[in-house]
Amino acid sequence: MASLSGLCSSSPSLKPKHNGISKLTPSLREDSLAFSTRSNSNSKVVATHSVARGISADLSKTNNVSVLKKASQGGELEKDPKTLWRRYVDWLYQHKELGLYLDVSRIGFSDQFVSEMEPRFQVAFKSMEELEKGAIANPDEGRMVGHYWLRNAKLGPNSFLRLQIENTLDAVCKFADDVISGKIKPPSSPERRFTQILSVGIGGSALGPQFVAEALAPDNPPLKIRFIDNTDPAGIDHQIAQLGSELASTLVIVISKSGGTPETRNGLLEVQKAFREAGLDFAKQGVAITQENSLLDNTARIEGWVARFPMFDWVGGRTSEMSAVGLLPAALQGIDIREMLVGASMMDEATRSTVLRNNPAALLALCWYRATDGIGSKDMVVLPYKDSLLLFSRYLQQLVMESLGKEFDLDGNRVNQGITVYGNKGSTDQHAYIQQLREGVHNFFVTFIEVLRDRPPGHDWELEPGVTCGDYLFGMLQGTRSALYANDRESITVSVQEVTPRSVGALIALYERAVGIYASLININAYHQPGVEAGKKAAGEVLALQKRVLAVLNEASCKDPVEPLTLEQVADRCHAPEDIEMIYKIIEHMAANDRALIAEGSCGSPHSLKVFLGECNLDELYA
Ligand SMILES: O=P(O)(O)OC[C@H]1O[C@](O)(CO)[C@@H](O)[C@@H]1O
Repeated sequence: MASLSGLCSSSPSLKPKHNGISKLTPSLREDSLAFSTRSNSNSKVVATHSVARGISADLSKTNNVSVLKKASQGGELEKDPKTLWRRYVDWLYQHKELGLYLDVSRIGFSDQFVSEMEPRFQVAFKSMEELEKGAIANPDEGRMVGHYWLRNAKLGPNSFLRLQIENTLDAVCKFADDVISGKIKPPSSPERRFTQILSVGIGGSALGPQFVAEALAPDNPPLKIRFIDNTDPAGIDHQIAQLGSELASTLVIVISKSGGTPETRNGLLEVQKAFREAGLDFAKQGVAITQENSLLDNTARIEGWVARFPMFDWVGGRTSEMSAVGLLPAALQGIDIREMLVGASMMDEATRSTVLRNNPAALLALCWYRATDGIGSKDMVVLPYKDSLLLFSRYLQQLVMESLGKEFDLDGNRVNQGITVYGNKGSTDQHAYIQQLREGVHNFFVTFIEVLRDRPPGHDWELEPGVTCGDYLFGMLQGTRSALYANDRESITVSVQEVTPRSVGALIALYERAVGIYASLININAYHQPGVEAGKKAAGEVLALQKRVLAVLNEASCKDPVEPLTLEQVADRCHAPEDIEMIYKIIEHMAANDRALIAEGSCGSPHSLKVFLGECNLDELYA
């Protein structure tokens, strides 16, 4: 296990030495013919599908889709091995220092398509540059978008922000050092040091830490991590039960940018109850990561929790892995967080290139646009061939879908944009759904994530002559890529040497920038999530209705004799006859949890139901 002083207190320069981009000469002239069918179709789309900023967005989506459907039927993809090899070499992107490759040769764009897209990319590069300089890149919420500053504080738009970033990083490192060394310890654990982390948070306040823990935590980390990322009581009970007596040596990190997300609040209340029942003082083991002065921040301050770390207004949840949100849990697990930052910073440098073919994030955005017709017509299947990268697809799912899945573009046109992301890992998924990918509905493109090193040096062995276990994994990836392409299924391959803090940091930064560039290509705000509010509001309304149902049932249950009510009676007395279905669902849920009793009938036949409460609550009745 690496000591944290080696991980955190060293301060390697965050500035990459050079971006190490390979110099490849474009030479697709002869090949462009082979792709001309699709290219011509796409040029129509580029002409009519005017979503780039400054061009009026007259999105006749259905027409575009049907044009493109025609274009994608039939075997237009290049199949000649020699031409394909030339295309592979011509378009291969390599970041030498990071040891990262990007192969876009199995996406069927042509030179013509690239030229047609070039002006839009220049607009995208400009808007990314402005974003990095501190422009209000999230106009709806009037916020700057600064996750790129987190890995190179010098880029921050003012000295106050720069200092905030540096101080937070130092505070994270020092706190992690002190916890691991036992300087900060739990008050009543026989172990005299923290052994476990219980992270409470959801969405962007969970997915990054989960992905990084799975990818990078050593086999025996200084602190093991568990997550509560839902308001499922059974799931919460399970996590707490698994901790058992180690609850006394558990550091509870509550993460919420807003500090008011209900699921996270519920997780906190449940954990605090478990602490009370175990006779433990929660405040002595609680840490908050949240915006200054949020509800969570104020609670933690008033109750005197062990520590509080800031989440900045200008960092969105889904891009917060390199803030205290991701860095604190990672450092506590002994992961070299400065190396993660170096990897991200090097990738940021590379993805600032305004030369499309030298910019891996732009190449990804180009492929996404090409593969999905710029309207999300195909899904992105993410397949890392490495167990430790299992959660990358889940992490990307939020990053891509919450960023790109938008109803309106920046000019207020209804566009219903997005790209669906799913996937687990190879070769496991080969035995689950690759059958459909190869032969079934053609509604996706694949991103393979290849890790070149199979095992740490010195551990490999041949399980049959000349062949290792890792060779099988390699063969499965290559075989699937070829078999899919042979059936006109396109793919991208991202290759890294190893899964290290540096390569993971680089992967995160690569996709963050690709999302930013793609959002600019389709002229949407990638940094807000207005759609999530509708579900949250509706959930609030359900809970408000439940309170009315309870009051009505309580009144009837306090009568002597008790008056069991039909659904219609409950709905009438709630003055909500139009909500009868929801009232039925509320009663069904309460009955399943012994909070309402069924006097007659059953939930299977709603009209027969008569319900009452087991106990009459007089206080509530006269409240
Ligand atoms: O960090 P918070 O404020 O608790 O929010 C958690 C998640 O909820 C969302 O706001 C919406 O679901 C996500 O964008 C965010 O990552």
